[in-house]
Amino acid sequence: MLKLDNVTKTYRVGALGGKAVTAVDRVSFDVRAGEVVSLIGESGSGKSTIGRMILGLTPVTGGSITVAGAPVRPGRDYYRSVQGVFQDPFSCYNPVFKADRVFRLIKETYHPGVPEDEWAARVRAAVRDVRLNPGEVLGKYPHQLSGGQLQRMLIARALLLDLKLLVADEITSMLDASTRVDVLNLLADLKARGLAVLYVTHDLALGTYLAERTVVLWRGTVVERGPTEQVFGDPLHPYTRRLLAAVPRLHAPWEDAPEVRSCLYHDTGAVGGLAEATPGHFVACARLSDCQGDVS
Ligand SMILES: Nc1ncnc2c1ncn2[C@@H]1O[C@H](COP(=O)(O)OP(=O)(O)OP(=O)(O)O)[C@@H](O)[C@H]1O
Repeated sequence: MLKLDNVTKTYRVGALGGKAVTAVDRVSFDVRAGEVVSLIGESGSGKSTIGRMILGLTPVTGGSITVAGAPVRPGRDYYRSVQGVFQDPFSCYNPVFKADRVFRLIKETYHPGVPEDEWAARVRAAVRDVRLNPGEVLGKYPHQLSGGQLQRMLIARALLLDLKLLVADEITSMLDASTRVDVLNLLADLKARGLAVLYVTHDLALGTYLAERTVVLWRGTVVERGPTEQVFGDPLHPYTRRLLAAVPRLHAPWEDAPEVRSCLYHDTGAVGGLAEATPGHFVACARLSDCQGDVS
C-alpha cells in the first residue's frame, strides 16, 4: 500500500538557506494493507519528516513515495484515502467552533450530496466505532473534551473517508495510560478493516504492541527493520540494542554505545544499504557514525 524507495529529505537552513541538513537519508520500507508498521527512533531521527512527506506536507528531495502504486499527490482525492493524525489533538481544532465541525468539513468536501439525516447517522456510527458516546461528545467545544476524546474524534473523522493509509504520528504520547490502550486497540481495529497504518513513535513498548513490522531509524537512516518479534527479540544493530536497554542511569551518558564485537554488515560483505540477516530482517552496518552502511 505504502512504499518508500530510497527517500531522502534535505532541509535548507541558515542565512539565505545556505546550509543543508539531511533529515532523512535513503530510507526504504513498505506498509501493506491490513498491517501496522512502527517507525521508531529518538527525537530528531527524522520520523515526523517521513510522515510529512507521505502526507504531501513537504516534498521529498530524492527517491520516491507511492501509495497504492501512485505518487504522493496532495489534494482532495489523495486525502480521501491517506490521512494523518498527530500528537497534539488540540492543535487540529479551532477553539471557537464546536469540535464536531471537523465532521462537517469532511461532508462539505467529500460528501456534499449525502442528505443531512444520513450524514448525521454516519457521523454517529463513526463516533461509536472509536468507542465514544455520540451524546457525550457531539455539540461540545474542544475545551469541553479530553485529549483522548479529541484524538479519537480525529480518527472517527478519518473513518468517514475511503481511508487506505493512516499515518499516526506520536498519537498516544499525550494520553494517559488507559486512554492510550484504547487508542491502540482502535488502531488494531483499523488494521482488521484492511487499513495500512504507519505508527510513528519514540516509545518502543507501544511500537511492539500492535506492529507486525518495525523500522528503526537513527539520524535519518534505517539501521534495522523486520518482523517486530525479530527486531525486538533478536536486535542486531547496536543502536536497536541501545534503544531496548535505554533505562535511565545516573552518571552514564545515554550515548554510550555497546561495544561492537562483530558487524553482520561487514561479515556478509553487504554493500550500501542493509544486510539481510534472516528473511525479512535487515540490518545496517554496526559501526554507527563511522560507516553508516557506506562501506564497500
Ligand atoms: N522545517 C525544518 N527545517 C529545518 N530542519 C528541520 C525541519 N524540520 C525538521 N528539521 C530537522 O530534521 C531533523 C529530523 O526532524 P524530525 O522532526 O523529522 O525528527 P523526529 O524524529 O520526528 O523528532 P521528534 O520525535 O522530536 O518529533 C532534525 O534534525 C530537525 O531539526
